[in-house]
Formats: sequence, structure tokens, C-alpha cells
Amino acid sequence: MSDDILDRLVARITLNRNGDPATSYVARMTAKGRAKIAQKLGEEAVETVIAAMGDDRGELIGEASDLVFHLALLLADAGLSFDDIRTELARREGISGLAEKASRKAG
Ligand SMILES: N=c1c2ncn([C@@H]3O[C@H](COP(=O)(O)OP(=O)(O)OP(=O)(O)O)[C@@H](O)[C@H]3O)c2ncn1[C@@H]1O[C@H](COP(=O)(O)O)[C@@H](O)[C@H]1O
Repeated sequence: MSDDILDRLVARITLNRNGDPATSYVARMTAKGRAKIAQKLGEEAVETVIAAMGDDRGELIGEASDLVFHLALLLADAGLSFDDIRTELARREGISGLAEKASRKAG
């Protein structure tokens, strides 16, 4: 078993996606479809933003965790995983966001 919680979470999501919606939140959300998962992700993003405006670190950690969990649900529904995100972030490594933006405007 991986010692990375994100890897274990993705493995659990993959297993539960086809489970019983009566006993699994992952299965229930999957059964509702990608639009519902995406909507929930958006709600969690807003809740994270609101938490970030306060000064309760625990609240922000909780909301950010809900956000990442629902992102994992959405990625799984699209046949993607955090490995795909890791690969893309590695590709971007060392490329300044400002330089990248400027190159898009120039092109
Ligand atoms: N990490 C999580 C996780 N984080 C958040 N959630 C659930 O996400 C749901 C949505 O959160 P909300 O804050 O919107 O709460 P809500 O109950 O819908 O309530 P409202 O805000 O709408 O009133 C809640 O039911 C949370 O319990 C999670 N559900 C599951 N996991 C992981 O996924 C695994 C598989 O879960 P099941 O498929 O449910 O067994 C679990 O073992 C965990 O490891």
C-alpha cells in the first residue's frame, strides 16, 4: 500500500465508484454524474475561498481537504488521476508564470 494519502484516496475512489450508492458517498456522487460532481467541486471551492477570508486555520484545512477530495472524484470520473496532474506540474516546473503569460500574449 502506498504511503501517499492521495494515492490511497485515488485507489479507494477507483474501488468505490462502482459500489453501492446507499453505503458509499463516492458511488453516490458517481451515480449522479459528472455535472453534479463538478457542481459540488465548485461549491467546495467557494467554501474554501470563504474559509480563507477568515482566520481559522482548521476551517481552511477542512474546506481545502473537501476541495481536493472532490477534485479527485472529478478526475477519476474523467479517467484521470493525480499522476496526470503531477506530470503536468513537472512539465511546468521552473517556468515562471509571468514569463509564460507574456509568451502567450506575444504569440
Ligand atoms: N476524504 C473523503 C471525504 N471528504 C469529504 N467527504 C464527504 O463529502 C461530503 C460533502 O461534504 P459537504 O461539506 O458538502 O457536506 P454535506 O454533508 O453534503 O452537507 P451540506 O454542506 O450540503 O449541508 C460529505 O458527506 C463528506 O463526508 C468525503 N468522503 C469520503 N472521503 C474518502 O473517500 C473514502 C471512500 O468514501 P465512501 O465512498 O463514502 O466510502 C473514505 O474512506 C475517505 O477516505
